[in-house]
Parts: sequence; structure tokens; C-alpha cells
Amino acid sequence: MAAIEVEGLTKDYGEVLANDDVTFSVAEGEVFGYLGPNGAGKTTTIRTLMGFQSPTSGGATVLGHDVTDEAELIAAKRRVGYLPANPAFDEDVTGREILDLHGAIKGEQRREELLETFDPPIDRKVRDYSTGNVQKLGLVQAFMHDPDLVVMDEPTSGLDPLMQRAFNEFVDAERERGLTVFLSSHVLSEVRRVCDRVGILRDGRLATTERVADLLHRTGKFVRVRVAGDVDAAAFDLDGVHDVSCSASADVPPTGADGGASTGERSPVDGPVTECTFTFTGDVNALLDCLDELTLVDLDVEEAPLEEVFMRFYGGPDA
Ligand SMILES: Nc1ncnc2c1ncn2[C@@H]1O[C@H](COP(=O)(O)OP(=O)(O)OP(=O)(O)O)[C@@H](O)[C@H]1O
Repeated sequence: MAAIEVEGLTKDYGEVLANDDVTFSVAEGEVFGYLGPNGAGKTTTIRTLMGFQSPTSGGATVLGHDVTDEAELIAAKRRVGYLPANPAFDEDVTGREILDLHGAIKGEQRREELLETFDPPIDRKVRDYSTGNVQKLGLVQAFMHDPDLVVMDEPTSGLDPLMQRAFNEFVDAERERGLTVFLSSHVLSEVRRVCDRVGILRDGRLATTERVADLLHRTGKFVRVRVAGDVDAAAFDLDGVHDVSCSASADVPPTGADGGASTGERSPVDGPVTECTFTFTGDVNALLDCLDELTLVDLDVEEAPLEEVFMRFYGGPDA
């Protein structure tokens, strides 16, 4: 059984078709990222999954329960954790009182462990919380009853980089425990780090669902090479080389008797150096053979940024 099954989900607000025939599923144990630009319809799907609003047509099941059926929804929610986009807790009480209340309703098996990880100031009134501290309290509340599935709308918004890292490590550990996680995000480095698969939403329609590893593989490597002499794109006439750009390198290494004065080493080249960059999706052995023909000064090979792939899906109708 899939943890989440969304079938033909459509939500028409009248002026806006926020979800347009959206269909996807999330397997048990999967960490699924739901991505899209502002207004793409992510929160609309999430609120439908949590039963806060009804679809115009189509539907969804969560842990096998139909979210449009009230009794089934209640049964599902016992085993689901939820972190909304902007958690709104009662401001007149302390974090501890909020957790006590949630604990009494849903359980609190993991409360102490989560407080150690996220550490919100639970003895202060929520009114005095920073945005990040509200988010940390929301994370404790979402996970503390030891759910089977956690649904989060932009979980790291408001968290500082250290806490974002703690969150990523936490999600990794949860995946190991077999938890299913559905999260929406704009933070591409986070998606790359924590998600197994992503769904990309644009204007209410699902543009694609794909494994993160496949997206990265399809994007290829970004290669930056500095070569002795005047070299042009023809030097990289090879299957899988795209978008070659070559220019004289401004950063020419020191040469001659004083070359490498700071290190005491002599530079390997005299004369001009050309810097070339390209994206590579071909056979890495063929690339090495090609580079072997050149005198290299420097070489960087990196994964192409996921941003580039996402922009293709996020961009306008021509993307
Ligand atoms: N209750 C509502 N009534 C009318 N229109 C709405 C309502 N809720 C959302 N919308 C519209 O539906 C579209 C999708 O909104 P939604 O909040 O689902 O997008 P989102 O992808 O979560 O955006 P963001 O990343 O900015 O949070 C937007 O155009 C929004 O203005």
C-alpha cells in the first residue's frame, strides 16, 4: 500500500485552478519532496491531504484512508504528523503547555528525544518566540507521537543553517527507521540532501515526478578545465559535451625563474592559459582520453547544480 495516493486531484478556487488533475503516489518509507514556485499549488495539495479542504474533483488516500471521509480521516490522522507552513500556536501559553495538550491527544512517546534535537525554549510563552523557535516547536509537535507518516509544508523556513543541518540529519535518521516523509520546499540543497524523489508542480499541474538521483544523472557533470595554450571549443568535440565556453584565463600562473615564488615551485606552464567550461553527460573514459591530449593547469568536475534542472520545470511555458 502506498503511504499517499493522489488521483486526479483538482481544486478550483473560482479565479484560480490551484490543483489541476494532480496524480502521484508516495511509497512507504520514502522521503518525497513537493516542489514548485510560489503559488504553484503545493499548500493546496497538502491541506487537502490533511482534510482541511475538499477537492473539487479527484481525491486522495493517506495511509490507505480516504481523506474526504471524516471517519477515515480521523483514523489516518492518529498515525500522521503535520507541520503547516506557518504554525500558529496559542500565543498566551508556553511551549510546554502546547506540547502537553498535543501529547494528551495524540501521544508523546518521542517528546524528550525531539526536545533534545530541536530545543525550543518550552518554558517561554509562544508570544515571545522567534519565527525559528515556533518552527522548532512545530517540529517537536509533528513527530512526538511517533507517526508513520509526516507531512510538512516548508519545514526549514525560519531555521538557521545549523538547525537546517540538524533537520536534514534528523530526516536521514527517520528514513532509516522507515518513516515516510512528504515535504514541500523551495530549498534545493535540502531537497537534494534529504529527498528520494520529487514531484514538481507548476501552475497547479504536476510537471514531473522523478528520483533525485535520476535528475542529477540527467543533468550530468559541470567541468571547468584550465589548459596551457590557446584552446577553443573544437578541443572538446566529444559525445556528451554541451555548452562549451572558452576564454583566456585571467588567472595565469606565475612563470619563469621566480615562478611559484610563494611555494618555491616552478609552474608547469609558460605562456597563455585558456579556461574552458562545459556540461558533460557522456562516457567519463572518453573525457579522460580527450583531456590527456591537452596540458592541464587545473581541473574541476562537479555535479551540475539541481537548480538548472528545476528551472527547466519551473520556468515559463517554453522551458
Ligand atoms: N482559499 C483560497 N481562495 C482562493 N485562492 C486561493 C486560496 N488558497 C490558495 N489560493 C490560490 O491558489 C494558488 C495556489 O496556492 P498555494 O498556496 O497552494 O500555492 P503554494 O505552491 O503553496 O505557494 P507558496 O510556495 O507561495 O506557499 C495561488 O494562486 C493562491 O493565490
